[in-house]
Amino acid sequence: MTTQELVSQIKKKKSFLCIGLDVDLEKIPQHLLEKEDPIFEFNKAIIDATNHLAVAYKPNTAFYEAYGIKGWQALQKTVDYLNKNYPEIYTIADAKRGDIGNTSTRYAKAFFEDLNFDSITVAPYMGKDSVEPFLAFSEKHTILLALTSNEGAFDFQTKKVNEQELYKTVLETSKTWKNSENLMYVVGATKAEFFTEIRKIVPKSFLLVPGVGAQGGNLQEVCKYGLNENIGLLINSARGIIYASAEENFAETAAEKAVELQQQMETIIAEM
Ligand SMILES: O=C(O)c1cc(=O)[nH]c(=O)n1[C@@H]1O[C@H](COP(=O)(O)O)[C@@H](O)[C@H]1O
Repeated sequence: MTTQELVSQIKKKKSFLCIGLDVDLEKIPQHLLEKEDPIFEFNKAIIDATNHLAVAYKPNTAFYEAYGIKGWQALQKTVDYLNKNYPEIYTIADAKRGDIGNTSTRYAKAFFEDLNFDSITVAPYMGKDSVEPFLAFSEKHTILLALTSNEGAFDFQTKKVNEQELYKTVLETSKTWKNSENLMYVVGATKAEFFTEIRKIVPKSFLLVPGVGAQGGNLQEVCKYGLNENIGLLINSARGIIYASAEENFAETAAEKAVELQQQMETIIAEM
């Protein structure tokens, strides 16, 4: 999907919500465990109930890999279901990959060609030749970890190397890579005070912002400093939406949580 198609969808739905599909069999409604593929049934119900409120879905692959072959099949079925039934929806494989070039090419093929995701999260630590194989795919986005939502972000990302914080070097250097127009960046919602600095370096890029909901990030704060003329933000919430209820009506309750965020987004867009 092109960036322009994503922007059009955001404007149409008045939403820049991304729902995290991080499925844990211990947290989903227990009646689903009787089904042949409980992970997929859970995702399908959440997607059917929330697709008009969200512009993107982000399964984190760890939650699927943890269940072996069945988990991987459920991931494939989920992305196929989205692509077939809701082709306007933007899909993100949260896989945090990145390796020597030769290996990154295989990761890129796995997620962009075989699974047919629109984008993948990638770690910048191994540098240019580990990221460019992902960038080589047109109409696909590579979402580079810039400043993550967790406490450990302060271990390396905010440390100065040659008098500049490492996350800033990641942003600046990545702009020089081939096909860098295919980049987006991860910035945690828990780091709202950093958005002004980040926007100075990447004013036009889309930022994937996890950490609203269960991790305590604040939507209004993030938007105050992070919005650009194309919105430029995808706000992700997983647990805060998908596990709002473990009762039979879990999908409706998830939709109620999604509406709360979407309505706040609609207000923010109207005030721009
Ligand atoms: O790349 C990510 O999406 C990500 C980056 C980051 O800095 N922090 C972060 O929480 N995430 C992911 O975003 C999701 C957050 O889920 P909730 O905290 O349940 O909303 C998880 O899948 C995390 O792995």
